[in-house]
Amino acid sequence: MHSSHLLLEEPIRMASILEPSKPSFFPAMTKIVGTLGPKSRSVDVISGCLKAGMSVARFDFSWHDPEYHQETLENLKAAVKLTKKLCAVMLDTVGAELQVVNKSEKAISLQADATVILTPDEGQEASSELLPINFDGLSKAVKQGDTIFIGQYLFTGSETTSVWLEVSEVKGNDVVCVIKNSATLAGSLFTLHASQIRIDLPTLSDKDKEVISSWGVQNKIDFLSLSYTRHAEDVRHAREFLSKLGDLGQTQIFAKIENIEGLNHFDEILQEADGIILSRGNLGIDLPPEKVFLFQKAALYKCNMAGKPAVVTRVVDSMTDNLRPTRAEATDVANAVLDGSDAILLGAETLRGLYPVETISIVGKICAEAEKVFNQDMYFKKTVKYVGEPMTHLESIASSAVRAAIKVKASVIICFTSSGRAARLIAKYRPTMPVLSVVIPRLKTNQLRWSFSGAFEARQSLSVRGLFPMLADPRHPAESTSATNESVLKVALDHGKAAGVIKPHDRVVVCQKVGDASVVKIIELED
Ligand SMILES: Nc1ncnc2c1ncn2[C@@H]1O[C@H](COP(=O)(O)OP(=O)(O)O)[C@@H](O)[C@H]1O
Ligand SMILES: C=C(OP(=O)(O)O)C(=O)O
Ligand SMILES: [K+]
Ligand SMILES: [Mg+2]
Repeated sequence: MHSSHLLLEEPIRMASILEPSKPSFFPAMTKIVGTLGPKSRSVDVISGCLKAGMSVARFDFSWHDPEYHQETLENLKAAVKLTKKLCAVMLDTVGAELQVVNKSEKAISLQADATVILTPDEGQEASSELLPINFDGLSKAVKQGDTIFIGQYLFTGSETTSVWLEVSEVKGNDVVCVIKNSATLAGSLFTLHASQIRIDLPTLSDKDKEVISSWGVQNKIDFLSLSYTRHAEDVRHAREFLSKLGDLGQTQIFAKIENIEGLNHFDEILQEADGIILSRGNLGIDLPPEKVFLFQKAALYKCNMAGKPAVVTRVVDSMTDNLRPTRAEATDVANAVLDGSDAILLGAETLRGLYPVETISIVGKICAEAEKVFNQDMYFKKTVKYVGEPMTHLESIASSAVRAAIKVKASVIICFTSSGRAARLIAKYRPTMPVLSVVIPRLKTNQLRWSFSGAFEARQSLSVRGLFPMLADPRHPAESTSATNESVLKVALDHGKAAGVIKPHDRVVVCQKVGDASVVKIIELED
């Protein structure tokens, strides 16, 4: 990964582009979040996804019931055991999502230039003339000329399975629309996006709360993907809700920025959230096309400087039915990495696509290539400048560890951590080599029972670019005596060697506490 570094800012020997990449243990430093569904829920396919590099599994509760998702999750657990690859669990909420209900599941054919009525009467049958929706406030929110998109996987501009409507008239609670493109809507449920319109629905719906308190608690979800986050208050509210649900006090909240309202409150949302999902599916149609890249670059910069993971969605739509991405898609994935994203989120591609495993594999390969030309030096300087002086001790330790690792061409950085904070800070400086975060469990109590911390912290690092967790044995107490430090370090080195990331004579940078002092040390391995 870190060998053969090219710089795009300098002339590249053209023939070097064709040189095949050396195989490496980790498919990429950039993480892949896969949405699991109909085409990706058997132990077999999930195992394939894990081996191809998926490290976070997303369960989208807009679709299917908790029992269905539980079955998938049980298969994920079996696949994790089988492949020995860790995977975090992300629960994706429904939130303020407008939905069209198609009870009969008969395909609905819509013709360009014809009209169709959106009605809040959910008892009605969906047809080419009438589409029942789950929200009675739409007629008050929109006006003539507004744009609405409906589909299972919102409008890409080149498909015939989602439709673009223009509001022609509001009649009582109904909204009459002109159809702009011919399309066939197939399935039992479609989402509806009214461009640049405020939808007066709560960000955490009652159904979401019910699912989080049952399915979420039962499965100790690592991440809550908070759909349609529009204000910092949405995140605070979700945090307060989680804090009352036992273990879920440790669940990280990833705010999904899906519309202009979220974009306008981006800075305050970033302060409250643990991570950000750039939900380009919705946002990509809420924004004028020529502005999408600008949002992406600005948002990723802010996330990077805040040291919070950023996830980019909707990269290879066409791979839902094809084995190869389009040229534009392939380039887009690489650019997301160069722009600084931590992870790529796959939606329809893994959920209902024909090639979930191949998609993950190709996206991982593109990410790995882009990482090789990521200008770490420039990024490092930018980050140090942004942080300013005086730095906190830990920030200074973390940045020094990365600097040292690059200078001595270390093969990995090993970071001891309990809360995960130190490892995240190292990752913030985007080292060119993987960071093994050795999570040391801590004994903790909630007044009812004693338990070990660490599992959440380890799995949560699976969303951060460059971080690869290892949970230490709870018999290694968190109190750092030099004897335990040494024995855990030996375990970590053995783990790295067995995995093939560390080889004889490699240099390794270690970040740990010795007594009261945080230290960065460089060790040179024997054989
Ligand atoms: N159990 C441990 N043993 C040795 N060093 C540790 C341990 N936990 C954290 N460190 C080191 O302590 C410093 C603070 O790290 P941080 O992740 O903030 O710790 P904490 O988990 O206590 O919040 C870092 O240098 C980190 O490598
Ligand atoms: C990922 C997105 O949303 P959803 O949860 O609807 O797939 C998106 O809008 O990009
Ligand atoms: K959703
Ligand atoms: Mg969305």
